[in-house]
Amino acid sequence: MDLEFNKREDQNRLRLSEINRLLSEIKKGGGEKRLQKLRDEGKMTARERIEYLLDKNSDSIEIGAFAGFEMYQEHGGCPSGGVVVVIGYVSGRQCIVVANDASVKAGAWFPITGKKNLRAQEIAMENRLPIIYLVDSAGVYLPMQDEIFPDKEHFGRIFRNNAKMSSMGIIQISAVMGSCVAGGAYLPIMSDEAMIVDKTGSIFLAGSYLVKAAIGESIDNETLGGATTHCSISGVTDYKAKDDKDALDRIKNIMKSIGTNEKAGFDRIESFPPKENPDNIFGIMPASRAEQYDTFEIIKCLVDNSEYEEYKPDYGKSIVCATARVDGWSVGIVANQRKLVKSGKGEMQFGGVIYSDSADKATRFIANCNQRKIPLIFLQDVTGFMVGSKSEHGGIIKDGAKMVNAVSNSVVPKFTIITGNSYGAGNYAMCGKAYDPRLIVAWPWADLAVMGGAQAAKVLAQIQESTLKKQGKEISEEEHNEILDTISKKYQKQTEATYSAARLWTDAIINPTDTRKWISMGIEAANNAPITEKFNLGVIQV
Ligand SMILES: CC(C)=CC(=O)SCCNC(=O)CCNC(=O)[C@H](O)C(C)(C)COP(=O)(O)OP(=O)(O)OC[C@H]1O[C@@H](n2cnc3c(N)ncnc32)[C@H](O)[C@@H]1OP(=O)(O)O
Repeated sequence: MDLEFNKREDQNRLRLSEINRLLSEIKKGGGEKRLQKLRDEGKMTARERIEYLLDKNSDSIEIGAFAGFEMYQEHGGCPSGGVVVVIGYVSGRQCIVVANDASVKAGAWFPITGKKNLRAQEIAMENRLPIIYLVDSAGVYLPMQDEIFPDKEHFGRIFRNNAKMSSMGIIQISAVMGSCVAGGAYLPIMSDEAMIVDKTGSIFLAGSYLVKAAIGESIDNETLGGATTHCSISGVTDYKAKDDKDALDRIKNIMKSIGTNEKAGFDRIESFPPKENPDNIFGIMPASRAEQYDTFEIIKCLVDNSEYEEYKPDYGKSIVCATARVDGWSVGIVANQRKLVKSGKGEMQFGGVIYSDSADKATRFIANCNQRKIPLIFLQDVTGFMVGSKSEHGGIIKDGAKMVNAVSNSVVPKFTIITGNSYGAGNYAMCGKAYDPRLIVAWPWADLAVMGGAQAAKVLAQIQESTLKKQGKEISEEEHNEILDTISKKYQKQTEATYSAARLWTDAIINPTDTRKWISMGIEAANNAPITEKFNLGVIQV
């Protein structure tokens, strides 16, 4: 390995260890004192519950660990959005687990908590995955009720989804393992089966204080809505569990008995590790997002035996299209080529930029994968579509539109890995969050924004200067530099992988060596949902 490789490796590993450091802080939830308070009450913490529930030594992937990162600071923060979501295996069955973290404001729902719960339900619906809710929540976070209560994508949508999922035949199991107040009371009870933990679990529309205030009745919370009340008097819950472990054991038993559904039928053969060591990704990826590298080197670290079949290798080279296998699954890869390439016409094309010929090729490849029922993997390292008169006159907009059309109308599952840049309309064409990837993850050094900070600063400075000129004012060099500096700094922060993950624009920031696991578990989940829609491109922009 050369000196440059080692330098890159050091820098990239540093980025990963910073992400891991942040993650270990995030996983402390509301802090050690609050976690201990839960244990003192005889409860397990959200993460302990999930660990106990999932099969030992089985794979799992966490969705939205960074949700809420550096948000709501004035409210004390909301680590992981106050809810832990994991895709894993219970009694050998793949499922998604949603556990409120009562160490964060008693599990109350911040706006990001709502978004994350909806994402978990979306994953369950798209993949027909059983969903398990471990409920311990104070309901809406009252100081922010206007941002979580009434809108279409707010709290109410959860119960609507509970009902829709039930009618779709998606298994929903709940355990009430703490407070379950007000609106939150419907979630477990709209599941197929609900158990409640004796003494620590409670469900009511209004707690004892509100009951006293509203109707003058004096009653304690346990008599009002504890386990005995709901298992013996109201019939709201189905089983009384003696403690958290007992409730989780019951869920394991339920999961043992469920039957299997019709599969989508994605092709899978024996899995082989890549011949190129995935650890090499750290030395291949440049430390700066502006530097070039050969995307094939990355693909070789991700696919079985490091083998792939390239589609149209001599055409539209700024996008690589190839079929390959990941953990035995047949996949179609659409990746931005990050090195300078020569087009068939002999012109040089920048790495990471989408040109008309590459958009055209990718569209056709995506259609082929749909035709053959092959899941699509997008490896995003894209700065955008080619700009300038030559490109515009060549019809880049219609070729880009064609690709967006194919991505949007794909009926095979799509998975997006942001390996480097994710800028502008390139994010859209390469299956950004708005294009329904079943899972979308970023490598630690990924950058995501409408454009780079330096470019945005220059554009905005020009706009401001021209406005001032119209008013007959001149802008000094000092003012000009100040504008550039302020905007660049703001963009730099907003571009970081943690910023997008905090807002759930991505599902996770992952160690690149876990990419194969994410893709494989993602396709296994997707295989539960037969493809019922026909692939139809509609009016295509020829
Ligand atoms: C969706 C619909 C239709 C309606 C709703 O959801 S309305 C929400 C109604 N919810 C409530 O009225 C619950 C209020 N909370 C409680 O009754 C209790 O907190 C509890 C029984 C859920 C848990 O009690 P516990 O002793 O375990 O915890 P606390 O010390 O009381 O709370 C810890 C921490 O969280 C803050 N907190 C609790 N609930 C909420 C909430 N709903 N909104 C905002 N903040 C909440 C509580 O103030 C405390 O904060 P600090 O640690 O900063 O003091």
